[in-house]
Amino acid sequence: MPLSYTATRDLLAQLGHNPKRFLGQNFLVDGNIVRKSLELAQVASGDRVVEVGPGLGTLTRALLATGAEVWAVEKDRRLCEHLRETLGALPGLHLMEGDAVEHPLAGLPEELAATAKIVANLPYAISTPWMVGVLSGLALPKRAVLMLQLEAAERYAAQPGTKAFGAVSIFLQSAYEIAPGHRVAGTCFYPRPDVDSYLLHLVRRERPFVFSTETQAVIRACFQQRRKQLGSLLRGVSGGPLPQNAAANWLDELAAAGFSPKTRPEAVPISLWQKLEAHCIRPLETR
Ligand SMILES: C[S@@+](CC[C@H](N)C(=O)[O-])C[C@H]1O[C@@H](n2cnc3c(N)ncnc32)[C@H](O)[C@@H]1O
Repeated sequence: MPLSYTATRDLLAQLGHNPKRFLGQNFLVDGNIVRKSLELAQVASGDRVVEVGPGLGTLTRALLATGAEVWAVEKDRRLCEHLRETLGALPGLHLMEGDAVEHPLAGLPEELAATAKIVANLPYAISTPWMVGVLSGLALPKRAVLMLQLEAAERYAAQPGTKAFGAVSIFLQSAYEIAPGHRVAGTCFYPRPDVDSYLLHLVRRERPFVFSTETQAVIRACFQQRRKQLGSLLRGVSGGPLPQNAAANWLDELAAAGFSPKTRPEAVPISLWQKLEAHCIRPLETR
C-alpha cells in the first residue's frame, strides 16, 4: 500500500526533503492507482519491469511484491539513498542513480528489453524525450503503463487531422496500440500537481514500426512549422536530413493517396509517414 497523503508529507519532512518541482516530484498516495497500474500492465511473478523515477518507492515496492524483477532509474541522489536503505535488501531490484533520458530502460540489458514491461509515474518534464528514447531503442518493451500529464497523453494518442497530432503521435502509434487508460485526479498525489494526469496504457503492436533517427528528424522538422504546406517544408529539408529526390518520390506517393503538396503535415495519416522511411534510407557510403 502506498503511504497516505500525510504519511508521505511526514516522511519527506523526516528526510529533510522538499519535493522538487523541476524533477516532477509528485508522489503517488492512492492505493487504487497503484493497483490499477499493475493490473493494466498484467505484472506477474518473474516479469521484468522498468520503472522511471521510483521516488519514495511506492510503485517499486508494489512491483517487487508481485515477484517481478525491477530496473529503476532515479535522478535525485537523496531519494536514491532512501531507496537503497529501504528497498536495497529486497531481491530483484536493480537501482540506478541517473537520468532516464540517457538511460530510458534504466540499465535493463538490451537482450531482455523485448520481453520487459514499463510501469512508471513519469516526471512530466521528460516524458517526451524519454518516450522518443524508448521508441528509438533496438528492442521495444511489450507493454507500458505510464502516468502522464493529460495533455501529453492526448498528444501521444492524437489522430491525424487534429491540432494535437504531431511527430511523437506518429512515432508512438507506429509501435504501440493505445489501450483504454484512466484519468487520474490531482488528489492521488502529494504534493498535488497543478495539471491533470492520465494513466496511458500501451501494448506493443504485433509488427511495431520503428523510425530511423534520420526519418524522425525529417518528421520533427515538418511539425516544427506545422502551418506550412508539405511541398515547401520538404524543400527545406531536402539535401539535409532528407536525401535528394526523396521528397519528390514521397510526394508522388502522397498524390497517389489523394494528398497534394499543399497538404499540411497534421493531415497526413500515419501509414503514409511510414512510407517516408523507405525514401530516407541513404546508401551506406553517403551517410
Ligand atoms: C512523479 S514522481 C514519481 C515518484 C514515484 N514513482 C511515485 O509514483 O510516487 C517522478 C520521479 O522521477 C524522478 N525524476 C525526475 N527527473 C528524472 C530523470 N530525468 N531521470 C530519472 N528520474 C527522474 C523524480 O526525482 C521523482 O522521484
